[in-house]
Amino acid sequence: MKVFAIRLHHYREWTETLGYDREWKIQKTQAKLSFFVNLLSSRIWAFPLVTRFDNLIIISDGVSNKGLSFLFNKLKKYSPVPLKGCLSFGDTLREAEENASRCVNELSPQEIWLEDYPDSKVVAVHADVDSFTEFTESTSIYTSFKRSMDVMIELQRRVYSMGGLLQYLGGDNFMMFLGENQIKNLLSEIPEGLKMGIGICNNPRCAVARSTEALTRIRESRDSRWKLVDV
Ligand SMILES: Nc1nc2c(ncn2[C@@H]2O[C@H](COP(=O)(O)OP(=O)(O)OP(=O)(O)O)[C@@H](O)[C@H]2O)c(=O)[nH]1
Repeated sequence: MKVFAIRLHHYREWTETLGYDREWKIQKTQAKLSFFVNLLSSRIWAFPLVTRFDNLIIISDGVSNKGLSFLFNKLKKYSPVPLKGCLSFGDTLREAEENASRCVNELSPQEIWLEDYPDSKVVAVHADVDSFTEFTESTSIYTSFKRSMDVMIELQRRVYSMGGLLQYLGGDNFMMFLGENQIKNLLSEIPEGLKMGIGICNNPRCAVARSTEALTRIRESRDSRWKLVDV
């Protein structure tokens, strides 16, 4: 499985050049970078995990090296600091991102490292909390946000132990990526009040779209806590 890691070089040093009245500038910069990494990833059929904003993970199975090079070179224009980028491989996405992170540590600013690796099928799991709108209206905005963070911690713990990766999507939505051999394990213990749409495809954007389609099918029938779409 393939992951392209992008490091914003000396990001902390850049933040410190902004003075104390800087947090709003940092948040604005991170939102802009998140906008462009999502737009550019969609163009090459990849999917980004913005993680901590100063280091990005691009799910890259089924994505061409030409496409990753395009994304990296375009993204440079929107970063306040030089970038470093490395594509690596692993038996799990967690192993692939650990390898890509070690690789990017060794690169010079603006350097990109790409190699030819075999592609695996992409498995995306769109998890969503039941009746979150009702919960929000009967409690409060922040109480519902705290609930989504509690759910994220539980899902993160489980999918990480299976070698998978998770991104919070906003609202009560979470996207997980993991190996096909872990689907049964994940479904064996779906936390109460959650549903999971699973999408399988040959690239990340397609797999995510199918996972959202599967989630919609659950809402339409309400006859199961999970559904899978792979065509
Ligand atoms: N990122 C993302 N956010 C979504 C999506 N659909 C809904 N949301 C957000 O999630 C919040 C809750 O939406 P839903 O999950 O559809 O509402 P719900 O009340 O939980 O309804 P059910 O899930 O059908 O039980 C919305 O206010 C949006 O902020 C999606 O596909 N992706």
